[in-house]
Amino acid sequence: MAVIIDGKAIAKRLRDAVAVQAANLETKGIIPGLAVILIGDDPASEIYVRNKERAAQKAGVNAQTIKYTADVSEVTVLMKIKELNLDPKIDAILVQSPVPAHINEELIQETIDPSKDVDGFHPENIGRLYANRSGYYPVANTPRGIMTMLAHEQIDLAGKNALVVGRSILVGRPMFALLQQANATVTLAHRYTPSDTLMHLLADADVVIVAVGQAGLIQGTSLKDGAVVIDVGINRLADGSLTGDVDFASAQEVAAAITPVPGGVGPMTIATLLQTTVELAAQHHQIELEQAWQNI
Ligand SMILES: Nc1nc(=O)c2c([nH]1)NC[C@@H]1CN(c3ccc(C(=O)N[C@@H](CCC(=O)O)C(=O)O)cc3)C=[N+]21
Ligand SMILES: [Mg+2]
Repeated sequence: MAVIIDGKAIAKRLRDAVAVQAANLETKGIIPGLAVILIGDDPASEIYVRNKERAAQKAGVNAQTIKYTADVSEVTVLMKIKELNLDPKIDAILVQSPVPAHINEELIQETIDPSKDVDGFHPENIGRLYANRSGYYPVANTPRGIMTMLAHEQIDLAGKNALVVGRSILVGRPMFALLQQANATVTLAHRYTPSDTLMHLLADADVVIVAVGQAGLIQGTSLKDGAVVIDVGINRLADGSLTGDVDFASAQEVAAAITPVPGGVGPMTIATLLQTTVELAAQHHQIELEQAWQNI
């Protein structure tokens, strides 16, 4: 039976470390500021914003949510972002994805100051990530949180076959970049990957990261014996409960380690968002975070 990776517990450790760093910054008169822009009423985004507000407050991060109805104009949102770019109290800006169809999400992402781009979606930051550039820049929080989880579980990636399923800007593509940086051999599968190809890739994958949004997509019988399975899916079932993209019961029989949904990747995303916010605040004030995130 697989080890269940306790994302909730690892996220708690990370949030405690964030609180220590935020308290350090506060002695220098700095309170990390996070602005979240939420447009419309996507249920997954609402869970995220609710959990984030609670976690930010506890960690000493000053979070504010700016809500717009789904019919808000693009220019209104762009003006708000430009205002936040200039606001010295704001270190981090996040625009919840998805945004309504009449709003150009690429333009939104490119309007956020790269030094306040807490999601790491600005092309400048994505370019740095893909080019393995040195120096500090923000990286998308879900894949970064997954790397923190894997490190906590002492899962060595060098030379391993890693399979990422789903190629979103939120998860799949930055995940690909981080895994190859950790010296895994990485394959990126997506909606055009034929199902028999996916089966072959799964049979050979030591680490599987699934971020598609389709309950039951991956069954235990498709996994390599002893695989590490990271489930990023958030699917709401008819009874209101949440489930991932992996059939947990059958996967647990085959995998060496697996993340649950809820209580796996989701809490890590939120803790990592706060981690990145504190890092951006330190950057803005030219402060080195000493021994920042050891022993998470
Ligand atoms: N710009 C942007 N950045 C994001 O990172 C982003 C986004 N937009 N849009 C929406 C998705 C979704 N997302 C979640 C993160 C954590 C939970 C989370 O806390 N999940 C709990 C659920 C707890 C519960 O409700 O039971 C868990 O998995 O345990 C959920 C959803 C971030 N996203
Ligand atoms: Mg996809």
